[in-house]
Amino acid sequence: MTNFADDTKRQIQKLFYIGDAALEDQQKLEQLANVKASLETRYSTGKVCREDGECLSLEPDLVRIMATSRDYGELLWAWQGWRDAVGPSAKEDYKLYVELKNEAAVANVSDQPDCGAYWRSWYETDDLQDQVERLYNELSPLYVQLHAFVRRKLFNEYGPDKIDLRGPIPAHLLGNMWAQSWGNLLDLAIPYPDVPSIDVTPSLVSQGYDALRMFKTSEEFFTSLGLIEMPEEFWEKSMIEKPDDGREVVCHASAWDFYNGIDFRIKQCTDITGFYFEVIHHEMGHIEYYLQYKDLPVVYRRGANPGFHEAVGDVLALSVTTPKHLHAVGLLDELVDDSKTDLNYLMAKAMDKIAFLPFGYLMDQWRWSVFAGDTLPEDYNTKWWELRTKYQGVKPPVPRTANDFDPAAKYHIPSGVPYIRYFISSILQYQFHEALCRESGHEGPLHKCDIYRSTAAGTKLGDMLKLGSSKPWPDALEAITGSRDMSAKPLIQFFQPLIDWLEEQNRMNGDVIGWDENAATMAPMT
Ligand SMILES: CC(=O)N[C@@H](CC(=O)O)C(=O)NC[C@H](CC1(C(=O)N[C@@H](Cc2ccc(O)cc2)C(=O)O)CCCC1)C(=O)O
Ligand SMILES: [Zn+2]
Repeated sequence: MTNFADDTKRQIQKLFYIGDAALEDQQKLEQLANVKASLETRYSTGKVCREDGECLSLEPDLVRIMATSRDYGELLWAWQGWRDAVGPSAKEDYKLYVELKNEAAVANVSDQPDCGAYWRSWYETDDLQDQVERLYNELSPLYVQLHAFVRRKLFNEYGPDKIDLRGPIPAHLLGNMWAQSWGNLLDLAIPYPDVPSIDVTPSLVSQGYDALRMFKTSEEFFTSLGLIEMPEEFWEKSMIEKPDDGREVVCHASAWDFYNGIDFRIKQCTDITGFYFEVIHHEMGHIEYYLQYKDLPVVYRRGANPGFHEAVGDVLALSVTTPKHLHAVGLLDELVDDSKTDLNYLMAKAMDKIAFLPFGYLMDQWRWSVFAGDTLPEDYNTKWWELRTKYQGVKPPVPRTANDFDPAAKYHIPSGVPYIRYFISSILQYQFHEALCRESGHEGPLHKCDIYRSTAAGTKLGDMLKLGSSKPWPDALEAITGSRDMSAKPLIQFFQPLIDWLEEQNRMNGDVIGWDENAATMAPMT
């Protein structure tokens, strides 16, 4: 237990971080508030209109097209339309936002040189960029195997004049507006299509699940571990479905801590799909963290670091989405326990979790370089596509002009929500999963573990959550895993059977692994 003086010093240091409020100049504070509001409003009201005058929103309309269409032209229309609608007009706002956020960072007592440095300071280490780069380098061999395999499948689907088997993939073909998760292409990539699929959506619909029952099912997993149940106010005050009274709401899911020990809420527009079943676990993970640390001094009511907060719900979802668990709760009618089912399951997880890694990594690489002044406004878009091609192996399907501002097409950029936390969560959630599976007495491969009803695992997780940010995050990590360092090993171990299979498939197809980076710049960047 840290001594009283250290703890007081830690509390006071955290008290002094006052963020944007450090901007003494009242006029600048108002300017920042206005430019943030303008950026968020543009994104949340953005629409793309057809010739016949019908206008589509991002959610659910454009997201649904990106998820379900296999028409190259239609996907391009949605992809380009969204960027035209929310990109160019955001650029001036974003320039001002960067200047003011940097001034606020410098004004803070810790006089960080820029906003990116202030955001990194939450991880209490001076080598965060080195740590995440090391982790990315360990994981990119997995990503390039999946990328080559999916590129081959898209080649089969769209043909040689659309897909270059040695180059980056056109960014609008991955089943997602940002190519950040490829789960909607699972039917193209599934190793054994004849084996029953593990997509829970049909079962949720056929069994008449509504949003509330999905939430209650998720809560039951948390309480089966001995974790804290959702309070009465949570059920009264949360918004779990898009209102049908025409009220305009921000549908991007979110969890809220009102810092009063009794009011905790989720706001989301739930669809009855497997994707939203996982989102519910993700958001409820935030609420569980709030509940576990609600009696700490308010300055400690945060994640050990922001990546911890993002990992809680996802760790539980790793158990929930196993074929074994889905069968146990009646969401998978037959459980065929063989290597084909295993590979199908691992491919489904990889199309979400491995596909995400480069995107989770590059978002703040771009933003940190912008805040640091290494990327000037005239280079915003060029730098964005350099990173997108270098890390994700995707390219713009149509030439980008200096007028474009594609980063503004991703929620977290106009709303100023940091993103490296999701890359860090992608690593931590497998370290936690491995440790909790061991605690639950699981034996056998990591990807077959389900910690359901293990109060031993739940106690270990809960005890870590209770720490909030009262201790440096290596202490919290050690409390669960016994190690003080982030490690990519558990993630690699989880997916090993699939990596071996992908390497074999890519070899048999004679495919090039990786992409010729300058292939992307051949699209004139006028
Ligand atoms: C008051 C406040 O801001 N509260 C915070 C929580 C807190 O800080 O206490 C909060 O609610 N943030 C919203 C954000 C929403 C989501 C998101 O933005 N996800 C990322 C990355 C990702 C992608 C796939 C995935 O499986 C997991 C993550 C994306 O969609 O790109 C949307 C769907 C899932 C999570 C969230 O919950 O993290
Ligand atoms: Zn989250």
